[in-house]
Amino acid sequence: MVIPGEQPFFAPPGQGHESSDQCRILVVDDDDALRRTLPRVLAREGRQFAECGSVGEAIAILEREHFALVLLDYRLPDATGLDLLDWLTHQHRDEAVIVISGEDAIDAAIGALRGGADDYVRKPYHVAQLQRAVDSTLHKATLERANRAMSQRLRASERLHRFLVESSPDLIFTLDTEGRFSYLNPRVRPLLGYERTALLRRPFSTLVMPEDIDRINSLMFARGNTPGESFNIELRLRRSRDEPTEGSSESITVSLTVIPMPDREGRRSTGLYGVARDISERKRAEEIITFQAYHDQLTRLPNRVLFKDRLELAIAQAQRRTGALAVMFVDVDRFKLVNDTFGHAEGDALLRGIAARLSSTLRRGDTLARLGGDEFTVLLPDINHPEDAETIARKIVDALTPPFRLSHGDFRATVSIGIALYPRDGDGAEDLTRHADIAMYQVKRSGKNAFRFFDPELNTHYRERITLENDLRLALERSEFELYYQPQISLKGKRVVGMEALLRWNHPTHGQIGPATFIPVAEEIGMIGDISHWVLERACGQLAQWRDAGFSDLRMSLNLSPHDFSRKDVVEMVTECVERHRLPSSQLELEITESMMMQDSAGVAAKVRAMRDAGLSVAIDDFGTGYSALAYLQKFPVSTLKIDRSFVRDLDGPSTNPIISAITGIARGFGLQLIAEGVERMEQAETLRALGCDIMQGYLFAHPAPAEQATAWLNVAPEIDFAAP
Ligand SMILES: Nc1nc2c(ncn2[C@@H]2O[C@H](COP(=O)(O)O[C@H]3[C@@H](O)[C@H](n4cnc5c(=O)[nH]c(N)nc54)O[C@@H]3COP(=O)(O)O)[C@@H](O)[C@H]2O)c(=O)[nH]1
Repeated sequence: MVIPGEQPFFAPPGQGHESSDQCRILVVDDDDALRRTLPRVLAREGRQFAECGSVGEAIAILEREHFALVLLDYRLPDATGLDLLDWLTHQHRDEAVIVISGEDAIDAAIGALRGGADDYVRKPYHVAQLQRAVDSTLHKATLERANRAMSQRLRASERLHRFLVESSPDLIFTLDTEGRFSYLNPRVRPLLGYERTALLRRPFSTLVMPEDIDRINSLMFARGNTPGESFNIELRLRRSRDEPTEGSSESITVSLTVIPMPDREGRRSTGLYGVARDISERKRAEEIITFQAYHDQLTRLPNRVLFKDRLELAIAQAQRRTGALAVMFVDVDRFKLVNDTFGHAEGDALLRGIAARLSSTLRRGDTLARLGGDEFTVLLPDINHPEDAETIARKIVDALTPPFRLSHGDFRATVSIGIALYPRDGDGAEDLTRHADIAMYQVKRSGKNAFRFFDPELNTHYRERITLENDLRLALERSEFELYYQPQISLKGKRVVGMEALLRWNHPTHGQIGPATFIPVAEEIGMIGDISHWVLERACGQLAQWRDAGFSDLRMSLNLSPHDFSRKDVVEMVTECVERHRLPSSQLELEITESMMMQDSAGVAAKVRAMRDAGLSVAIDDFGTGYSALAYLQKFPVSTLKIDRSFVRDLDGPSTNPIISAITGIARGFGLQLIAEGVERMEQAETLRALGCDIMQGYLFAHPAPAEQATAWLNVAPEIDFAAP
């Protein structure tokens, strides 16, 4: 590690000169004999000698090489030994110097020693005296060099440690035995916004958020002045409000390591050393991950896992205090239709809006969760009576009354709510949620947009429903579906002009099940597409057979579900089937309902237009039951209107005739074919005929029947019933 502007703390090997040079001696004397003699008398293992006879030569040698010792004659031909000493001083050289001189005057010795000589030996000298002086000077020089090197290393070490501490990304501090700051590194300024000097001698708790003070104090100062063990803790340090810092939050979370600083004997503590690492970012990331694991991304409500957790906790608490709680299962009505027709972005917006309204009806301690899709659950952890849950359920229903503003327009969302109570309806989280779900399902079955409490009886229905779903999933591959056909009869022509294909499910144990029972289930479980495809295929095949048998102008009507119209390829699906069976497209009639037209978001109008462009016939099944029927007729280029059964049923009443007259007029005005459905009695048929409706369908003529029976009607029209009108 190199501190900027510093030599390396640990010098690489070979850069120092002590070891190789410590025994090199330069003899500077103008006496040739002496220069030869001295190396011999002073020789020791490892010592090397160089020699020269003047100050100039000595400087030249010294500029090239380093020596441990210079034996320097005082008087030299070109200058005095003092001049060389001067030079050595100015060059900051560390060679030891022994001046050898024949000068008697004490001043010479003083001058030499002042000039930096390590020793002074006066000539004549005894050899042993010189040897001692050399040995001792070399020894002293070695010690001094070692000392210098040590000091240098200590200084470098201190600089290194200061650098490490002061430029550390962590906050480093020491506390005295009273817990007051005795040192802080400069990191405190950018991290927390405090000046170091302002904190010195202030207690550590100055920086700690109030919630964490007890925790840290008990750990830091539990053992008084006795050195304890080091410890690590996460805590929040408060930021100064006055100075800008690296972040804007009120506090940062740090991982703090505290190490006691013992005295020399290790008995008493002289204070604490602490390193605090800012882990706020990591904490935030962890919080986000935890939040995501326990919350629904779309609504940010608790998810299934967190709901279960809270419910289990609430059950345990209710058990302890012998209290009660309620679980609600809230399912958005017709949400799938919204999603399929308005698109997922609108569906998401609606769910967020519903979540917000549900939240607004609950108290702080209650939990609203989204289990997924359009399913929400509510935990009311502390209720006194079932009526409390009822009140909340009513508030939820009321809260949803104002329509939601979506980009396609306003939408009125409703929910079905099932309620289960602890301990009455179960004592476990799963049982309670399941029972609330069963109660919700019951609400769905009986008209939606309401709430009800779990009733053990419901369990049976629920099981039945699950069984129905499972059986329905297998019905196609087990060939349990069958098409029945109901004739559409022209009174004038006294013949069958069309057949409506009506689906039946021949259940292996329950017998025949009508479409009103299983079509909504098929829609809910996503099977309707496959079923409609099967119906289309079978009806086209049957029509082709009848055409081959000579009934070439017969029309086949079949029912499509709103879900079929959410398919992008619904038009292609139909035209492809018609073409494959070589049918004139006008002889296939697709029945749609007025409600499908009213929710035109999936582009039903465009699809109807495409069907009409492909030559297909399209009938409005329940014409007149919705609103703005006329307006829809401008937008939907249909070919046939079917007078709804409800008008035909009430035909005897005084107010119905004008409606049918109006419908008849509209059909005539728009050049549309008119069919009356649900004709059960002769009088109804007569009135309809009198009002201008010729084609009729209903039990008066024939109940829907299998293909074989329908074929018989084609050959011999159901005469008995329609002969009279
Ligand atoms: N998506 C699909 N829906 C289908 C399909 N097949 C039928 N359906 C729809 O299911 C509803 C109930 O149908 P169903 O039980 O078959 O009842 C039809 C007739 O049996 C019944 N009908 C006929 N004549 C009379 C009568 O004189 N009185 C009387 N009370 N009921 C009668 O009416 C039903 C036909 O209605 P409609 O379709 O409106 O002409 C029903 O909504 C069917 O549309 C299918 O394959 N796919």
